[in-house]
Amino acid sequence: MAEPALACHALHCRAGGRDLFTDLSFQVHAGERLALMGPSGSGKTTLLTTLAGLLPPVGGQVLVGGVPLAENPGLRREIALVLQSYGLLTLLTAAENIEVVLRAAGRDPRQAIAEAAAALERLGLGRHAGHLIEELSGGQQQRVAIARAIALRPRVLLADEPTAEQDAANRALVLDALIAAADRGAALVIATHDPEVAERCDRVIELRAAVPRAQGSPAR
Ligand SMILES: Nc1ncnc2c1ncn2[C@@H]1O[C@H](COP(=O)(O)OP(=O)(O)OP(=O)(O)O)[C@@H](O)[C@H]1O
Repeated sequence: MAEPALACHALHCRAGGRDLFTDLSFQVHAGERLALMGPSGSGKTTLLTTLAGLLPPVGGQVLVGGVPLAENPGLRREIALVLQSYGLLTLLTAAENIEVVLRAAGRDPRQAIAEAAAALERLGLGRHAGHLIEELSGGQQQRVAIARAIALRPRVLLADEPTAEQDAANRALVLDALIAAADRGAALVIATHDPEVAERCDRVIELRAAVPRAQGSPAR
């Protein structure tokens, strides 16, 4: 069988001086959909950020296509991460936010414009393509960030609470778009509190509540 698109082995992550998990291992193959669940503070965002190579773990490793990410930072280009803070450029339009990352990823300008327009249309934002980010609602901004990640056609697609800001109709659009990306071959990992999202995934990993910090132990 082919190497998993994404894997972690014996991952140990700490935040705020506490161990969130000390020995976490799993694999996600191309086209697979994994939901990460667990109570608030159990470390879902920390895990996604670590899987994206943005936060070094205390121990263990993340592999992309069987290759360790820490030693091959160029592999980060194969991973798209949609955080709850979205990371959009507020003085650009919705379309421009997507076009600039597609250009940076090597698409030619006409292709970038066409793919950005198609991605926004798919997320119900066709009419808002020319609006500045600061003119959009929180839910619309979240969908721009999701459209941008999907348009990149990453090997690994990580999304943190992608339906949290959405009404029922847009929640369905977001989920359908993420699942379509997995159907095209992305390894999809979604952190969520939403049971409906988990139901549409192949597997669920449940993170437990973090172990409280021992009194007097130093914060990292
Ligand atoms: N930079 C940081 N400094 C200190 N503590 C942090 C930091 N980042 C995260 N934490 C702590 O780590 C724990 C895990 O946070 P994380 O955001 O990963 O949880 P989560 O499961 O995504 O939560 P939620 O469901 O509320 O988004 C929390 O207790 C949080 O306070």
